[in-house]
Amino acid sequence: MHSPTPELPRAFLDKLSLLLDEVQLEQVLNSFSREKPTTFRINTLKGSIQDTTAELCAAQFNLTPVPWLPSAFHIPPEQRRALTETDAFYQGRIYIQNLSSMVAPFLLAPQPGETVLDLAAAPGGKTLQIAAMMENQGRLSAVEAVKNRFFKLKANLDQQGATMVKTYLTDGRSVGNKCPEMFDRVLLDAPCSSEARFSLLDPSSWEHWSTRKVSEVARKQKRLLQSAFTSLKVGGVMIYCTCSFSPEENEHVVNHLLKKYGSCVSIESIDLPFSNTMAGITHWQKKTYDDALTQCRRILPNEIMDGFFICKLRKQAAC
Ligand SMILES: C[S@@+](CC[C@H](N)C(=O)[O-])C[C@H]1O[C@@H](n2cnc3c(N)ncnc32)[C@H](O)[C@@H]1O
Repeated sequence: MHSPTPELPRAFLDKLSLLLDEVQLEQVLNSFSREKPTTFRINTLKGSIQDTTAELCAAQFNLTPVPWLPSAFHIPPEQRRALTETDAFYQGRIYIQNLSSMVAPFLLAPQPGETVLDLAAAPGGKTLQIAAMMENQGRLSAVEAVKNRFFKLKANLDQQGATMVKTYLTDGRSVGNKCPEMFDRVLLDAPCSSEARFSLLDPSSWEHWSTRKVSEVARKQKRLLQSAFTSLKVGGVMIYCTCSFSPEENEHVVNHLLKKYGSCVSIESIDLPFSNTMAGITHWQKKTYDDALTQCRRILPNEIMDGFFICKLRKQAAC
């Protein structure tokens, strides 16, 4: 039996218990009340991994490396505050970011010299990771529609030395038609209900949630995904991800794209280097989705990672 969580909306808990088995449900509900270690990435645009880890170890931080991402580390939660007071933090040589957020750029695998789009970019954690992977070489466009978030994005890019990034304050839904088949790789880290970030320590994280909000944001996600797909070159790769558990924001959105573009789009299999995952579903509340949706993955939150949904798509032909 999982521990009672009466504060969370009943409709949310009901949906979650339809989606997950007992063990997974307990794990997810526990994650909402747990303080996680702080994960961060060393910004290789501003310093080497070796130098920055040596500096942090000398300052008595207990760094644990992330085996599948050489630039990522975590420290115990009680050291978080001290980390935000280091020179490395002020000088933009590290970036604090949940480990699940680092998975999307890792799977997108951008290369130096390519043309890449981040369609919903602020505050820029994933844009920065992509710029570092591209070694500031090539073209990286970052789009954000909300003004104050756009300026936060720009400030983060400046501070972290991501000089290659061109920023655009505009609605991502219009980008596909303005820039058709322009990008080798596209990331859509879509605006979502943020269910996987609920924290019982912070009621504001869930107090605006409703099934109506989920439906509203799902409509926007469909249009953003379509725009992202239109902007992708033939043969190009795209990552769609959210920090929501809801199938309405995940499988349903991707299924809509598959139905619209048929054989022009395919879902690629994903090899994740950790086991707290679950395959995408093909049935949800009287709806049936394409079998290919089983290639998507949910990252189930655990003692270190937040929850996430992730899908890798390829444009197979012009359409
Ligand atoms: C999940 S957050 C992105 C987080 C970011 N990728 C990161 O790693 O730091 C989604 C972002 O999409 C923005 N957004 C919402 N509607 C949008 C739209 N129509 N076009 C572009 N961005 C939008 C939100 O303001 C928000 O900053």
